[in-house]
Amino acid sequence: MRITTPTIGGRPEWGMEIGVIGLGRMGRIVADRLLADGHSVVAYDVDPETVAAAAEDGATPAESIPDLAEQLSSPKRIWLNVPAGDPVDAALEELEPYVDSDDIVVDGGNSNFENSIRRGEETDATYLDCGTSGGPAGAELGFSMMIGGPEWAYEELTPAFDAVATGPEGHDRMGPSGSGHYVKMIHNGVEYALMQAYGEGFELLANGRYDLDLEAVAHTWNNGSVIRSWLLELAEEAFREEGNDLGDVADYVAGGSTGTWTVQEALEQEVPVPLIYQALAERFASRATGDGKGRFSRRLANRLRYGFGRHEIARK
Ligand SMILES: NC(=O)C1=CN([C@@H]2O[C@H](COP(=O)(O)OP(=O)(O)OC[C@H]3O[C@@H](n4cnc5c(N)ncnc54)[C@H](O)[C@@H]3O)[C@@H](O)[C@H]2O)C=CC1
Ligand SMILES: O=C(CO)[C@H](O)[C@H](O)COP(=O)(O)O
Repeated sequence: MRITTPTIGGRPEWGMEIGVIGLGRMGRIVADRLLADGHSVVAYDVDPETVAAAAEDGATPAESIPDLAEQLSSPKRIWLNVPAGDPVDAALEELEPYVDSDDIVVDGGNSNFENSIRRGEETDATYLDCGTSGGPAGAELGFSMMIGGPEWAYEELTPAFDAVATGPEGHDRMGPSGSGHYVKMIHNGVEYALMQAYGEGFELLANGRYDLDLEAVAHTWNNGSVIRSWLLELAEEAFREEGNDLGDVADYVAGGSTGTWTVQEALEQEVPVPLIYQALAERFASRATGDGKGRFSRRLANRLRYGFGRHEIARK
């Protein structure tokens, strides 16, 4: 799909010019949805193939972060979609000579909220932490986005958030710096617990007294039941694609950082979160045993992470 933005002297006729750094599963969707809404995008990733692919679809390629910053006119608007942790600090360090407080940097990844507060204080740019939910399915539907940081910057970028989210209802400013990633961290804790609950129910059904078609159970539940949801639709898809016994999907659940931070925060705030903790503990236990046979609930969680995030499925 090539998107042609109407231009006046090389600049978009309307819309913003945004630098997108990190063009993986999430960043590519950010870039494509901005382009489709008439914004212009300067795109960079450490992997040149992803930059070439984004350029095919209408983005202006950059060879490095300094090159991206130099191609953007001021005030600059830059959206990071790199893995949480060191890559965010590395990108910010490279941007630092090119930004000041009129410029806005958005971190769309799953960063720890305390790191986001620190980064907001350290960078010369104005910083927005943007918790993003929806995964690769967001290419079609748009994302749900939870944003923290200065109000003026959130308002300034609202047209871009409208384009990348499901629409104006798909994003909101949660509060000051850090609050966007804080809300997304707890969203992920809830995600772990929901997967655990579905997993336990299907494990009991799989080992229970009737010989059930689990795809059919999930399908029936997804039609009007109290527990219908997107995760349950993904469970239905998992049984359809892997078989009712989940085939060779292993009892090994990867990931865990956002759930760990949720539990740490709950301990600090003295709020009991036994379901979220139990779901996290099940993940750790899956890695400790690692015999690949193990519990049905953990095998379903492994397969659901592929469904919502295209995270690699561990197989036996
Ligand atoms: N996959 C998912 O469903 C979701 C992911 N997230 C978060 O979004 C962020 C990005 O995730 P994905 O797109 O899934 O990861 P990904 O691994 O698919 O893409 C990351 C991209 O960043 C590039 N990259 C790494 N370091 C870089 C650097 N220093 N400069 C430029 N590019 C760099 C990589 O080459 C890669 O193309 C992560 O923080 C992730 O936790 C958030 C919500 C959902
Ligand atoms: O944020 C997400 C979904 O909302 C990502 O898919 C994240 O990777 C999920 O967390 P984990 O990797 O710990 O399962």
